[in-house]
Amino acid sequence: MELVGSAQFGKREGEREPVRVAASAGPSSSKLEQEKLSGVVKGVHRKLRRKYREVGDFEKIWREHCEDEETLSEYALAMKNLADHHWARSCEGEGRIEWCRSVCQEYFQGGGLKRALEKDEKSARHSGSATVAAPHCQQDESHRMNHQSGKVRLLDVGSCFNPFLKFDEFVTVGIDIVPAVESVHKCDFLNLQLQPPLQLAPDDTNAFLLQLRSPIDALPAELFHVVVFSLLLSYFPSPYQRWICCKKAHELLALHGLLLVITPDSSHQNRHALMMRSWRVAVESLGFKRYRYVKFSHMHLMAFRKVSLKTTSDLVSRNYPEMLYIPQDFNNADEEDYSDVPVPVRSGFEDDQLARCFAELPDAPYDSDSGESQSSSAPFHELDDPVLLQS
Ligand SMILES: C[S@@+](CC[C@H](N)C(=O)[O-])C[C@H]1O[C@@H](n2cnc3c(N)ncnc32)[C@H](O)[C@@H]1O
Repeated sequence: MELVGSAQFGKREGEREPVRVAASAGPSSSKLEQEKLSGVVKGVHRKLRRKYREVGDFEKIWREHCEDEETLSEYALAMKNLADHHWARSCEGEGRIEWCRSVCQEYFQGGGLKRALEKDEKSARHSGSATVAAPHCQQDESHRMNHQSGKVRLLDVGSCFNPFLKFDEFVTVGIDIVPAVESVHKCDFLNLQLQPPLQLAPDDTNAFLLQLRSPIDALPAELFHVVVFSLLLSYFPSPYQRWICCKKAHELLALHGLLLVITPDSSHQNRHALMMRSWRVAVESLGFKRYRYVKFSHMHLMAFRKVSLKTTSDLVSRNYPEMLYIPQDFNNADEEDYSDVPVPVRSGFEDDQLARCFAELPDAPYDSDSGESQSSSAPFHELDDPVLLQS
């Protein structure tokens, strides 16, 4: 697949002028610019969804999308401009990256992993389950993940402008179908091939990551401590594509690694709580357990721990992929404005699934491990929101 090459780093001959931010722009023209840029991004999402509704074949429309260099490079430039000139001033825009960082610090360096393993062990003893590793194995695992190299190996999928590169505690690999900066590797995560796990010492594994070059077509399984999907999953028009991504993340993570999922929501606090519960059930079915959940004013932020190496084999037949829905999947009108979206129409099967989630889960945003609502205790609160995430 031929993707945009130099186009993402500058304008090529015959190329459309990208939307730019005027350096001397005052507050109102800056707002206008921001709306224009977010319009470019939303327009791409809308076009994909419209095509998916019309054609139905997500593989075909994805292939065509990845060949549409002009649209892709315009999107990448718009995202980069938003990040460089607008989100830097917005707490929520920057806040999602800081949230990811703080969850990783707490988990890997602050004893979160150790506490989570102790809890797994306690609940396994309580339920008489034999699926959780023996206590001494878990402690070994916690020790191994905490101390093996000092650096956390992080894969940022749909990285665009590589926001994690600036943090020293990570060995960061940013991948994107259209990188907006040179440090991000070209890669279509949907078509990434999985190889057998590396059998290397931690330092050698880090060295392996640092020598990776574009394009990346394959990666060894169980390679990363963290996989980040920041504003990635809602890009895809089909729930099945979101499912493929979560399944790949599970394969790429080491046992007890973290999957961080951030997804936009322009509506108020609990409007899409049902949707988020549905996502939780779907992701957990792959062998994850939710670790943290926070709602910013315009996005949901979730951390899942990989708690088992294997996933069950008949997952697709149980309709879990469909549970990774977003409101726009059900809305034929010009969407992305979540606030006017009617409640999604669900099948009887989904109603059953969701009824079961309701029976199993508490009402408030909930942390699987602490058993507490996270909405008030988290260090992050509702903050300013970038235009991309607003209606
Ligand atoms: C809304 S942007 C999010 C950028 C960044 N993660 C952030 O939080 O600001 C979504 C990004 O996902 C990328 N993307 C979409 N599908 C992808 C795929 N299959 N593989 C890799 N990247 C993908 C897009 O090119 C785009 O840069």
